[in-house]
This record gives sequence, structure tokens and C-alpha cells, in this order.
Amino acid sequence: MLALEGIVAGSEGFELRADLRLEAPGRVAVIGPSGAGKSTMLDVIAGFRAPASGRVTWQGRDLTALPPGQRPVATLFQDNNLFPHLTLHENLALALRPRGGRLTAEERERIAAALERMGLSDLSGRKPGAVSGGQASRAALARVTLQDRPVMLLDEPFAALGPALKAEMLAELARVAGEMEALALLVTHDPADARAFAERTILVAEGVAAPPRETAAIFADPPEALRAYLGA
Ligand SMILES: Nc1ncnc2c1ncn2[C@@H]1O[C@H](COP(=O)(O)OP(=O)(O)OP(=O)(O)O)[C@@H](O)[C@H]1O
Repeated sequence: MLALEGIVAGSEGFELRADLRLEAPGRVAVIGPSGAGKSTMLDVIAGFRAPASGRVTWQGRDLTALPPGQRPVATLFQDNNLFPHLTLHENLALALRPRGGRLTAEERERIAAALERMGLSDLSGRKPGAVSGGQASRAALARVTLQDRPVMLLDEPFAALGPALKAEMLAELARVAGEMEALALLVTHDPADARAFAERTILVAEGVAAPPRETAAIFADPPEALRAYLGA
């Protein structure tokens, strides 16, 4: 269980409040208007932003004071975080050895397996600029899975892809999150993504991240803020 307890966070002139619990494993969408605070909430969970008050706990353990690298959290953002000057294999190696250094045989095997699972074995020596957008997205996803953390935060990771490829990547993400028994939080602007991917959905609007509701239920009977956002 990941819990945000009495969280207040933000920057000048903006405040987000969150009081909610998320059962793990699970797939959760985070939806709401631009500037509502979706990324702020993810930053608080990842440890990139300290809340003004409240705490973040995982399985009852207080994470609030821990730096990002010591949290059980892996993140994937829209620009997919791959280093352009490194090959796909080297990018994945960094997930295991952030400070560089020689890989062990076991680490090499894990990287090879992660690339294979994403159908990228033949492309491991290429740089991100020399593969397609979908292949780069798959490599970024492989990198997140290698980190092997039970909480995965995904901030519009596939927004740059076309609809068919995005649907394929969401299915892939659902599959790996299931295999890893992870809690996956997906920020998206597209209600179809939430419907396709998430069992539960958090609405972030008017300065509040609401407790998650069943995705089908929240879209069947949207609260006013979601109705306004959807233009319904
Ligand atoms: N580094 C920053 N400095 C100052 N204000 C910021 C900063 N980052 C975000 N904000 C403000 O905080 C508020 C919430 O931003 P946030 O990025 O969390 O929203 P969001 O819901 O993720 O938006 P989007 O859907 O557009 O990505 C916004 O009003 C934004 O302008």
C-alpha cells in the first residue's frame, strides 16, 4: 500500500493536497486539467519535491525523508530519459549501475533478458536516435523494469506516439507491471488511456488529488471537475 497522508505540496501560488491510499499491486490512472498538479503529486512520491506537510508511506514505512534513489520507486517521463549518446544496451546498463563500472555476468544476462522481452535484442547496439519512436519507448520501459522497483510512476510516457503504438505500449506496460506485481501510476490526458490501462483513477483538480475510484465508475458518473475537463 502506498499512502499519501495529509500531503500539502506545491510552489509559489500553487498548492496541491492529497490524502489517499493505493493498494499494490495495481494499475492507476492520474487524470485532470493541465497545471492541476499531476506531476507535482508524482514528484512528491518519487522524492523530487518535498511536501510542505504530510508524509508518504510504502507498506507502512515512512519515505518522506528519503532521497529518490532510496525509494522503492522507478519513474518514466514523456521524453523517455534515454541518453542519446549511449546505445540501448548502455542505457539499460545505467539502470543497474548508475555510476558506471563493469557489469557482472548476471547483470549482462538481466539486460539481455530485458531487451529480449521487448523485442529489442537485435537493436541493443544502436543509439536512441537510430531506432523508431516505439522502439525507443520500449527501451525506456525495459530500463524501468530493470530497476525492479515495486512502484512505477509514468508521466505521459507515450504521449509522442501515434494512437496504435500508444495502445500497444500501454498493453505492454500493463503486462510488465503485472509480471512485476508493481503498483503503476500513469499520468494521462486521454480518458481512453485510463479506461484501457487502469483499474482505478485519481482525479487531480482544483488543488486536490482525490482518492482513487474505479475507472469505469468515475467515467460513468464523472464528478463536476472531470465533466468540465472532458467537456461533457
Ligand atoms: N518548477 C516550478 N516552479 C513554479 N511553478 C511550478 C513549477 N512546476 C510546476 N509549477 C506550477 O505548479 C502547478 C502544477 O503543475 P504540475 O506540473 O504539477 O501540473 P500537471 O497537472 O502535471 O500539468 P500538465 O498536465 O500540464 O503536465 C502549475 O500551476 C504549475 O504552473
